[in-house]
Amino acid sequence: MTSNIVPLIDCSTINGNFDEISAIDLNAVANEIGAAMTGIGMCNLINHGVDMKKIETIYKVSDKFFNLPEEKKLKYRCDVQTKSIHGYGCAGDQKFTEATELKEWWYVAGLDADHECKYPNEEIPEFKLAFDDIRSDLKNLTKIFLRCVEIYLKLEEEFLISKHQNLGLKKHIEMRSLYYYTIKPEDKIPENSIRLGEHQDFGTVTFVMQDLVGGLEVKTSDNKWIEAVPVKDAILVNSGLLLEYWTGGLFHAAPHRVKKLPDMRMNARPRQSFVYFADPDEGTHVYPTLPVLPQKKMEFERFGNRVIESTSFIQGLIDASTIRRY
Ligand SMILES: O=C(O)CCC(=O)C(=O)O
Ligand SMILES: [Fe+2]
Repeated sequence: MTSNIVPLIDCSTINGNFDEISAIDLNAVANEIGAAMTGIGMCNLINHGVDMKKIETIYKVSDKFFNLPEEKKLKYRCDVQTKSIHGYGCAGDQKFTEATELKEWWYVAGLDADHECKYPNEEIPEFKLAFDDIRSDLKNLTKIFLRCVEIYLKLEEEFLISKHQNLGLKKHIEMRSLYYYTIKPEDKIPENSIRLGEHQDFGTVTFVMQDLVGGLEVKTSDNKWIEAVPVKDAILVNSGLLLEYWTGGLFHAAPHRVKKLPDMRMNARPRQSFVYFADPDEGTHVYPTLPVLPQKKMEFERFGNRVIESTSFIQGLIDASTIRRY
């Protein structure tokens, strides 16, 4: 078995309803989470309380969607020009680097009134429900995680949680289902292509659920790419750039990517992942609440060491990775 560089953290003592978890149990896990996130910048949570059968259902409905004929999928293509990224995206719609990204996805973003019409209800009646069903589990885990960050960094209780009251109720992304489709040996794929280009996540925290196919890699502080080996039923946690800035650089936003698997036979089955993004409420002002780490000072200069408004910051990063096709 390949060893996994991403620390594994057992959450069985803290996996219930957030309001009923004991402070002692939270303290113990907060130390483990803090150590992992201030180190490599990722951890794998197991026994986290999120119902993985619901994730299986998301994979199933997604698989049905991504196997629809192209013209059907294109009916739901996201319309970046209206600043809503909700819906279907195909290869070329998003680029984090110069390489073409061989992936498709469905973003759930900006929960607003006209959303009902933006799901493939006609083709897959159970599609929207599958995403709606997972929301409360992931919101509960978000609160647990944020509380652990508050404890680890000795921040005032609710400092972060109070700024995440409206998870998902905003213009930007809430979650996405990714589909890394089959590549056959005879398929002509651009020389300069990857599954998902190197990037850091944008907001507070990301939860990644991946199937067992593999390919996700994390960049270490000495610029080496190491595989984040899939762990059955685990949730991989990533700090976003906002959390990194908020914590003076302590919670490291680890660069990551999904590579093409080295052997073509390994690309003969699709890879699926499901990602949940927790971001601050619109209008949240983010600034370093702890002394900025010396090695982050230069990097943070791009923010001018000033207060950032969370939603416009995230929207800017979304635009930068998706706007190029227009
Ligand atoms: O597909 C994956 O495993 C990673 C996805 C990811 O990094 C993202 O959507 O931001
Ligand atoms: Fe990511």
